[in-house]
Amino acid sequence: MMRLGVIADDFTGATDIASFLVQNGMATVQLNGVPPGDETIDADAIVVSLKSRSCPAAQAVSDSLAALSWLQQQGCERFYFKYCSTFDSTAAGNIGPVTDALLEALGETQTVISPALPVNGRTVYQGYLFVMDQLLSESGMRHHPVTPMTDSNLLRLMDAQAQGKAGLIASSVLDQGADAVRQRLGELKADGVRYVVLDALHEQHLLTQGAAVQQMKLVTGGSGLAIGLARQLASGAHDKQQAQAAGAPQGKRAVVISGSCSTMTNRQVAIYRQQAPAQVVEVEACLQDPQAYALQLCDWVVQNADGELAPLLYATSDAQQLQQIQQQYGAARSSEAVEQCFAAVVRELKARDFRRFIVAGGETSGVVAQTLGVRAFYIGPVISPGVPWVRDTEQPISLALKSGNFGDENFFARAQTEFPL
Ligand SMILES: Nc1ncnc2c1ncn2[C@@H]1O[C@H](COP(=O)(O)OP(=O)(O)OP(=O)(O)O)[C@@H](O)[C@H]1O
Ligand SMILES: O=C(O)[C@@H](O)C(=O)CO
Repeated sequence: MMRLGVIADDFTGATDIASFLVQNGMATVQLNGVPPGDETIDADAIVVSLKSRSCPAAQAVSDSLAALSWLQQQGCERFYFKYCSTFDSTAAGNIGPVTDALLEALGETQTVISPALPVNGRTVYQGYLFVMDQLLSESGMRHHPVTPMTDSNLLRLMDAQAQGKAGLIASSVLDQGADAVRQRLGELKADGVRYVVLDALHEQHLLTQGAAVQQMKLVTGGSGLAIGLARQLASGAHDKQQAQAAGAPQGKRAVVISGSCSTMTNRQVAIYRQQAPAQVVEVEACLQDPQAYALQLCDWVVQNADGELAPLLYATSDAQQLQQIQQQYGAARSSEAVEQCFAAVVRELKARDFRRFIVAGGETSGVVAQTLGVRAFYIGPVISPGVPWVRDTEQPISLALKSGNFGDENFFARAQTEFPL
């Protein structure tokens, strides 16, 4: 069986794809960054999560190449560059430069671009990316604090970020099945097309994509293509229930941390505030006396941790508030201050025996997992599509790491009530 190596550009994105791989029959282990040693991982798929979505492009490239080379040493022969289903990227990259570097390192001249995840409302039609019924550039993503997306055309986005030529395989070809897609890939390759954007309107298109690209050394996309690819690569020998059991949540004391400003997280926070104790995290206080403020927030969490639902700390703001904050303190400075505050808070909460962390936002999740010293985890049962519970392989810590736009409105409460101790 072909071993799959996944390089994910953020934390919740990595957990998202790992969850779909497990659900579709591949035993999967997720690692936080490239491990320093040469331990051998026993799994059908290995997902390495990086923090390479919004860092400078050169760093994203070198981190991704280091992950590739480590995955090759692990015996992986197929590779998947996982980015966001909303194609989150800065003006200078990083999806284009990383894709180019991986192609070159693998000696390949073509790959696919497939961010679609229809179960979560991300579809691609004629190369345009939609979030539910809106174009990406007209969705809440246009106000993202770090990677605002103001263009929805994936071919144009690749043209702007990458070195080579972009082309399209439209949904009408996907409707004809995997052979038709494979043939079109060949024609586009002959025309020198390096990045082939794949339309997908529903899950059958993802299954067709998986069948058409199973021989490609490198594919790129959101987690949707992983459904199709895992169905092709999975051995079938692996017990899905058993694999998920290893990641079932444990640990009594829980906290909810929300650093995402997405439209969905704003709604989830608004609902949860009515159900559980909630405390806003003020940017100004984070900047003024970070250590003292973090301790104050921890004390509040501890005082409110004995109810039915875990206390919530949130920096989540709507687009208007966020714009105001960013004008006042600077976008990078304010988001860094919030991340550092959450880091200090979870460090202290771990010392005070908190064992379950429910976190909203990819960057925020990366910071939390890093601070908790989580190096690898088992993928557990699914709370919402793309968001499983996961459990540290070494410490008794459980995490639910939610991508900004994922989950239903009642996600924070469901993550607890549907998985009681
Ligand atoms: N009130 C705020 N003011 C300024 N920055 C904030 C505020 N709240 C959150 N942030 C920052 O915004 C960023 C949000 O990114 P994060 O990746 O955590 O969420 P997201 O982008 O919605 O999630 P995902 O990447 O999974 O889609 C973080 O760097 C966070 O620190
Ligand atoms: O693909 C997605 O939407 C998510 O897995 C993600 O990457 C958000 O950070």
